[in-house]
Amino acid sequence: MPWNSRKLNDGRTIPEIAFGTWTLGNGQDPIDYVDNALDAGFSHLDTAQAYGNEKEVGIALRESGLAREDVFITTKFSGRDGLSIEQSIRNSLDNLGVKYVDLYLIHHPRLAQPDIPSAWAVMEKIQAEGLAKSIGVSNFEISDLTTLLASAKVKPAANQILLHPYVNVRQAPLVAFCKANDIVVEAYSALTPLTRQRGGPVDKPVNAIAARLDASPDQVLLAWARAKGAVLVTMSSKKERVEGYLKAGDIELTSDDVRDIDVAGALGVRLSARTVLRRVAGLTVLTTAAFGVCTYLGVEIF
Ligand SMILES: NC(=O)c1ccc[n+]([C@@H]2O[C@H](COP(=O)([O-])OP(=O)(O)OC[C@H]3O[C@@H](n4cnc5c(N)ncnc54)[C@H](O)[C@@H]3O)[C@@H](O)[C@H]2O)c1
Ligand SMILES: OCCc1c[nH]c2ccccc12
Repeated sequence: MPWNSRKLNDGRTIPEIAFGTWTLGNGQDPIDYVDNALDAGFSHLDTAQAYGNEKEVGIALRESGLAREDVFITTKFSGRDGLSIEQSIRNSLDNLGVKYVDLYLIHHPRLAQPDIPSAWAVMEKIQAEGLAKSIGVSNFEISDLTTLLASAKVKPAANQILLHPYVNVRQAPLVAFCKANDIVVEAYSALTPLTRQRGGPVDKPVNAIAARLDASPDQVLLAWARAKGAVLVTMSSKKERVEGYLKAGDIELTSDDVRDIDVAGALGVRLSARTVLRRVAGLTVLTTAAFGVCTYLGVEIF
């Protein structure tokens, strides 16, 4: 089963795998790696106002010789340079050298100013004007989506979120909420067990599945995120890896494979210092309250 397209709630389609362009300035020319990706067969590019590379993405697109309608382009409003959402999309279109983008996202809920309903109304106007064929959000939690949906005329077509085995437990309710509301989940950083969180419990099942399927660990992790119902946003500046990502569309995991990765992911959950502090503080408040109630009722604890 190769990578296909998924239906969006506005009737359009989105290719199931995107080539992302956020590189934290690793010194390589974005034109080169976007060229590589298009050459290898990617038909979906993901950029953002904040990535500062929309011009290069536009150049690579023109260099590829592909027709505009054959490449799905996503960019995002990242609240840069004091520009409004409307000014930002026009600026992004200029940078990219295109008349429309296929998907325009609000990069983060805190960028939805002055509030989510007002920012979303501007997104709806942008879609009505044809500047973006589809509109969506990124990094929105259930509470943000609930606020948005309460006044939206148009539902977000997609929510681009962090999704990998170590955040699966935390993100599962959000993924289920998106599914129930017909919002496509786009997963970014699905390869985290191979990059920022190497050497964790997920390695064991991923390596075993990779060996059994004659695949690479990155391909298994992409297949895992796909099994969760997500469209993938990944990247590499290495041509062989880019080609491997595209071949990962043929990998089919069994439900046992997915479960083994889920279980290992749950074991490797990392709690941030803030979460640990919050939990300790919560426990302290609870214990103090329990002691208070017992003292008030005259119940002896010890
Ligand atoms: N909306 C957002 O807030 C947001 C946040 C992060 C990323 N993104 C998007 O998602 C894209 C991809 O993000 P990412 O880079 O975190 O994704 P990713 O998890 O897919 O990681 C890609 C990296 O993994 C490396 N890799 C692949 N296979 C490997 C292997 N076998 N061993 C070691 N390393 C390997 C690649 O070289 C590449 O650098 C970004 O470019 C951007 O477009 C969006
Ligand atoms: O998308 C990658 C992460 C990122 C880079 N710049 C941003 C601005 C807002 C939200 C997320 C990001």
